[in-house]
Amino acid sequence: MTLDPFYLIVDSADQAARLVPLGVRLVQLRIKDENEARLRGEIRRARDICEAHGCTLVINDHWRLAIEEGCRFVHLGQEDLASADRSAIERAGLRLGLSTHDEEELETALAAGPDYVALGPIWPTILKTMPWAPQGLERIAEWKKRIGDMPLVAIGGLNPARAPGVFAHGADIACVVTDIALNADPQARTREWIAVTRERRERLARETAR
Ligand SMILES: Cc1ncc(COP(=O)(O)OP(=O)(O)O)c(N)n1
Ligand SMILES: Cc1nc(C(=O)O)sc1CCOP(=O)(O)O
Ligand SMILES: [Mg+2]
Repeated sequence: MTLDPFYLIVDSADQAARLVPLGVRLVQLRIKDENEARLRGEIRRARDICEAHGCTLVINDHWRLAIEEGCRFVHLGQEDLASADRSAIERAGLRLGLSTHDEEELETALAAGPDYVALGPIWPTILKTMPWAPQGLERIAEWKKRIGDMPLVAIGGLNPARAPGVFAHGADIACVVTDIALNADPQARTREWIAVTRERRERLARETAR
């Protein structure tokens, strides 16, 4: 499975419904603090939207619901990973993305055999408070050397102007939340992201076709 260079995080199926049809090919549903029934409903709807538009859906945190609802990809942080039933995830054939913020977390992540590794925050982020200082671009190059061919996701404070820099330093995928979620026109901004990642998308498609 080739993962798109533009990775959008949304906090609702409604937001997925507005943005995925624009041409988003990789989206994460990240919902915090919701009861199980509503979460399940959101996951089902996001799954159906993504299936209809050829978009890979990644469920953040809620791996049990992801399995129950027939989703194929989850993203877990280090604490999520520590408390997850890894064999249940493997039995279900779920693909796995993992967060990393320092060397020790990278070791833990690589030992789990993920489908991608995320590094963040590259720049300061306003989405949530984190104990890590911004990693900076050089850290991306360091991570890429360590993980080789495995896709590397850069996250934290990204915007279209910063995307070329993260790719130039070795990231395969640029992941974004607030630059789109808080934009006055999220649809126009999503189109900008698709445009700024087009060249990489087209190159990947050519390589896959070979
Ligand atoms: C692509 C990507 N990278 C990192 C995260 C953060 O995951 P985590 O550390 O578990 O924090 P929460 O997002 O669950 O608050 C992510 N979700 N996606
Ligand atoms: C959810 C999340 N995880 C991060 C990490 O470093 O693991 S940074 C982050 C927030 C990314 O949001 P924005 O694009 O708005 O900065
Ligand atoms: Mg998490």
